[in-house]
Amino acid sequence: MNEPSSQPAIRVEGVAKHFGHGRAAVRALNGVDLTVEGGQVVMLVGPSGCGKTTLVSIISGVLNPDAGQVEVFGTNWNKLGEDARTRRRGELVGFVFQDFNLLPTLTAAENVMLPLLIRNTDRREARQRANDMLDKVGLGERVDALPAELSGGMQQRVAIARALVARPRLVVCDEPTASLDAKTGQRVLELICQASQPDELGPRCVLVVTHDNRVFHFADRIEQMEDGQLLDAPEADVLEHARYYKPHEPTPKRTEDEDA
Ligand SMILES: Nc1ncnc2c1ncn2[C@@H]1O[C@H](COP(=O)(O)OP(=O)(O)OP(=O)(O)O)[C@@H](O)[C@H]1O
Repeated sequence: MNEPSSQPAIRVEGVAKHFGHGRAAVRALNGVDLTVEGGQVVMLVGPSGCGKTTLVSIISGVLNPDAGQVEVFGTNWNKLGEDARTRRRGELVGFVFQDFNLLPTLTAAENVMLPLLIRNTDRREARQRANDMLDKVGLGERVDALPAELSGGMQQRVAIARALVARPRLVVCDEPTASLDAKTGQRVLELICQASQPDELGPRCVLVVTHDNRVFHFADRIEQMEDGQLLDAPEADVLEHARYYKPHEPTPKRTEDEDA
């Protein structure tokens, strides 16, 4: 029997997904296998439309695959009904969506408080933790602003604060630096990566979809997608960026040396 600590953070087996019907059908994922251990920051890279968002949405339990299995810290989304799945997703996963998904009538702090309130955290404590997290992403002065009063980059940071505040086991970020300048992007990625460190409740991990090669050096591992499938190993230009920015550590798990 598996010890809880030996359980992978993410296990994806044979996942396939298509959208649409007939001649308009698009095959977004075509048999994806992926195992991620706790404690890792994994970056998912690849050209636009190759299936990255679809894969992380399925891993997060937001979207159902047509075929295959997904487990996150031992939870198999397929085996849960809709209510149980929503509840479990709230406990396990913090998600930063590409379009931020902030509630427009709530302030920055109120948006960030939501995952805590869902977990029945006392309102005053939730407010304090939301303010602290907004401070960490550089928005300590804007806690009472509505999303419409914030720039795109600020809204993105609110979304990141909301994903991190309840210390979920799995943090999934879809293009978290897309609206940020280089310096803020680095700062925010540092914060996101801290979410891969284990805490008193056990291991955690981080999955980041990105086109931004300036942040590849934060990855413990890089997975490259093409046409709905993961490549056996990232291509040289991807590894070059990872190595350039983090020369002292062998960032990718699979190098030619290891394969030899
Ligand atoms: N809801 C949907 N309805 C129809 N087609 C979709 C839907 N979602 C994704 N697709 C299609 O599935 C394929 C994979 O899309 P996906 O968004 O996963 O790619 P991606 O790699 O994340 O792209 P990007 O980097 O541009 O976000 C694309 O051809 C896309 O047009």
